[in-house]
Amino acid sequence: MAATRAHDLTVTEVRLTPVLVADPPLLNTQGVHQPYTPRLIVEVVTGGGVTGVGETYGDTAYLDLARPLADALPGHRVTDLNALPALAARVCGDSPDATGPAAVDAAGLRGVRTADKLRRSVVSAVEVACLDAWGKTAGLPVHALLGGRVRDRVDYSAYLFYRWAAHPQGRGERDDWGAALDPDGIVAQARRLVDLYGFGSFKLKGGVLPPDEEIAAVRALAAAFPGRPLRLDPNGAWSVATSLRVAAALGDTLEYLEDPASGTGAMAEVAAALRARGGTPLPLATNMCVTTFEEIPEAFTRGAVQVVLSDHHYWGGLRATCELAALCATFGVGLSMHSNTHLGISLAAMTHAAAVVPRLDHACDTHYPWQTEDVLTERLAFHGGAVTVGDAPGLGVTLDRDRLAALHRRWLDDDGALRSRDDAAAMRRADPDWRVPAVPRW
Ligand SMILES: O=C([O-])C(=O)C[C@H](O)[C@@H](O)C(=O)[O-]
Ligand SMILES: [Mg+2]
Repeated sequence: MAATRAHDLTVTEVRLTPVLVADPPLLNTQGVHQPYTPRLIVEVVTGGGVTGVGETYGDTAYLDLARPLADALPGHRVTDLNALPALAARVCGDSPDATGPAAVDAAGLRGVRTADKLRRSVVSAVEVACLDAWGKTAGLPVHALLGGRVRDRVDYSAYLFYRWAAHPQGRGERDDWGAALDPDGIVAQARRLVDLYGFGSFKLKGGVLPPDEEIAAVRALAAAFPGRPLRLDPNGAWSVATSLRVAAALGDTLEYLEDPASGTGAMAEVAAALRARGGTPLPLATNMCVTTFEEIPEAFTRGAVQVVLSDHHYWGGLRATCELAALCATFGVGLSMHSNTHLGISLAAMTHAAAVVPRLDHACDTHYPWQTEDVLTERLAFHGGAVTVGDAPGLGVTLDRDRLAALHRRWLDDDGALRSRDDAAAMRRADPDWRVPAVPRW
């Protein structure tokens, strides 16, 4: 009887804990990161007394969708994963923030913002928490529940940002990274990330400075780290003509160019012009114009992208990421992984997903080195730029309740200004006239 109860996989309780996490003043084309960014921690408790954890975007719109799903989940089993999307569609309703299929996320550079996509981001955290609880109950790692790992370590790349030394008006936490606003600053940042974590490849977040300055930074990286894979991502800030000019300048230096122009149409134009140049065209990657299954047919049939940067939050979870991987393989499109500001629960989830997809063509992105705070008892470690795929039950992470409570307290104490990420508002602290630049910016 006791053994049966211990294996009871019925959900008895779901806890949602929004937190605010310290974030450095990292620059992107829309502005600068806020001093604290919202994340949502989801805990699913089973009848067997096991708790599984998940993490997703924590902006108010996501939280509003997560609450009804959390209320509806008790009574379901953590193994009922195929039923989650339909349950979410039934109970969550549409977020007031998702204003239709054409609405674009103004804050997080996350591509189109539809009600379905926001729901998927919430479902992803619930799915991960269910898998964690199921794995802990069964004594199996999450990757085993997904069919088993095909690699023992997952490579991540160093995510380089133009940045200020401190947030405007002395807000937030201070770190000792200093400013990085030119090629020397970017190379110094890269060296420190390599020394600390052993990364073997680099991604520079672009769209911040005029393209020639970003070309110079990539060339400086190529000179400082010969032969290492490099990428540049201006988040759609360039025109087709500018994208082609940068591609000509850096064609033999980059492993791929990420979202040079905004939208599938412009990306398809860039890709077609690159093909017309002959030789091996520079691949285009995206985490902006292909972020939902609905966007795949047009982008793939037009050859607009050659690499999709999956993000299990957008796509609806770890199993949906495997479905995306199968579609990419079918169309000969490469796969890697996008990251936004996240904590260790998401890094663990990303690592389990990356461990099971048959083909993973490039080192994955991660913001994790920029996050000095976490809700885990032990941070995940990079060795040689990779996270080891562990065999501990579930995700293999342990929640630190004191840390969780402290970061939740910060969220409670906030007046609402930081509860939805707004990089343009953060930029206005330094430049009161700042508006999100119209696209194309250059
Ligand atoms: O690859 C990307 O496009 C991103 O990671 C989007 C993020 O929002 C990044 O630009 C950031 O956090 O500034
Ligand atoms: Mg990107």
